[in-house]
Amino acid sequence: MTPLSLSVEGLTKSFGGLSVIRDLSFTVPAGSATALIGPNGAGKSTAFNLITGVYRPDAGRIRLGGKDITGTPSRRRIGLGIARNFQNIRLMPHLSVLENLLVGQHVRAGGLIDLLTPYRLLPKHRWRAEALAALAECGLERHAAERVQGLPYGIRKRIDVVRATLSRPGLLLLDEPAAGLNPTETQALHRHLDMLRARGMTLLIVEHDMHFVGRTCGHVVVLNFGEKIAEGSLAEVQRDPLVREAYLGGMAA
Ligand SMILES: Nc1ncnc2c1ncn2[C@@H]1O[C@H](COP(=O)(O)OP(=O)(O)OP(=O)(O)O)[C@@H](O)[C@H]1O
Repeated sequence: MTPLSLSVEGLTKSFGGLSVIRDLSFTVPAGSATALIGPNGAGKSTAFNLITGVYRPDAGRIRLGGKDITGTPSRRRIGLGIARNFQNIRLMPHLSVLENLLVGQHVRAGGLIDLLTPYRLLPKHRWRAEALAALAECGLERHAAERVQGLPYGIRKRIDVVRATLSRPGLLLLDEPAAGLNPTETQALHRHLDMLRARGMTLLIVEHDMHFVGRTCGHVVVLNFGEKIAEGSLAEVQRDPLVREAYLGGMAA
């Protein structure tokens, strides 16, 4: 895996008359872990949806590893090296962990074409081996055959992260990965993300837990009402009067 940089320049998006992202510019250096934070409704999820191609911006450019991907369809961005998880876990509870990972690989491999291809011609054994290796890398292989619905929430969240990494992305977007985790599960997630960075992934993380952000992310971008109001280390942005005002003291250390 080669870590990919991301830069957004002058990104702007409105829904009807509502301006949600306004002239947003920031850079996520290759190999970094950068946090995108801000109060509820600041525009963080919309920024993720613009970066992943779910929405088209009204103005501005998005560059991945220096390549302009502003007009690239969402599906093709996965092939270029972007992957994401979602705020709400998107695993199928009645399937096993391994089956969930294999379903994700199926979808990436082409869906309909795959359904029409004789089963025996597909490199299923390779997908299975890759999925098991990805689980083993982060110490989750013992859960491979277990049904998702019986697993603790923290394990399910990390399996959702594993699912997102199977395409070997150079840039991984994580939406609130630590939400709902207990301290032990949070520690396990820290180690998991450290390992992903060591393997060559750039991380862009939306997260409300500032202890988590401080431990994981060297750089922080703060949004409020769709605009960037500060960026720097967590300590720097926590000292910023605009940030303190935006959070009404809620995140101040
Ligand atoms: N598809 C949409 N149509 C209309 N308005 C939208 C749409 N998506 C988001 N919004 C509005 O844009 C604003 C920003 O929403 P967004 O979900 O991006 O914020 P957020 O920072 O991710 O919030 P949270 O921390 O609560 O998840 C909100 O006012 C929201 O209601």
